[in-house]
Amino acid sequence: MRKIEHIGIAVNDLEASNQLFEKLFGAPAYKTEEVASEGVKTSFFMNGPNKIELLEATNPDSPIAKFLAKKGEGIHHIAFDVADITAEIARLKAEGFTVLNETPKKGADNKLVAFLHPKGTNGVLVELCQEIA
Ligand SMILES: CC[C@@H](C(=O)O)C(=O)SCCNC(=O)CCNC(=O)[C@H](O)C(C)(C)COP(=O)(O)OP(=O)(O)OC[C@H]1O[C@@H](n2cnc3c(N)ncnc32)[C@H](O)[C@@H]1OP(=O)(O)O
Ligand SMILES: [Co+2]
Repeated sequence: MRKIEHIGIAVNDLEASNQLFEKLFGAPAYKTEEVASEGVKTSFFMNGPNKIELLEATNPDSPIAKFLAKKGEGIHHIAFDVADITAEIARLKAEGFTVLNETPKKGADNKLVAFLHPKGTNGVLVELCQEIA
């Protein structure tokens, strides 16, 4: 893993949170995107070298809807940039981590993504991200 790619924050109302984070960073979201397979609508902000992903649920079965119902708004996951997601999945599996999707899937912002179960990572949902060339 090379660096934090983004921090994902679960929000109830994406439009309201877009306005809030625009005030916080002094710049608007650079992208808004729906990822139907994850049941989310996302927007992305850059603050210096740091990237924040806001996530709103688009259906009640979405991981974000479940998280909001249990824990409320807040940090949902930390995503790490990897050069070779397939190799990283194999390495982490061999280390005993529970990989939630062994086949990388299409995420937002032109990335292939995979997740590790938070029960095996001290309660933090970890996302692996590889830029699609
Ligand atoms: C936009 C695309 C992409 C990107 O490109 O960046 C994204 O970021 S998508 C983000 C949304 N997608 C995901 O989160 C996919 C991976 N997540 C999952 O597969 C599931 O959410 C889960 C982690 C397997 C949990 O699902 P499930 O078991 O069905 O839900 P429960 O509500 O029953 O939770 C079980 C257990 O896990 C705890 N939990 C759930 N989510 C988190 C979390 N984000 N961080 C920490 N802990 C989490 C939950 O509290 C439960 O714990 P207990 O109550 O103690 O059992
Ligand atoms: Co993410």
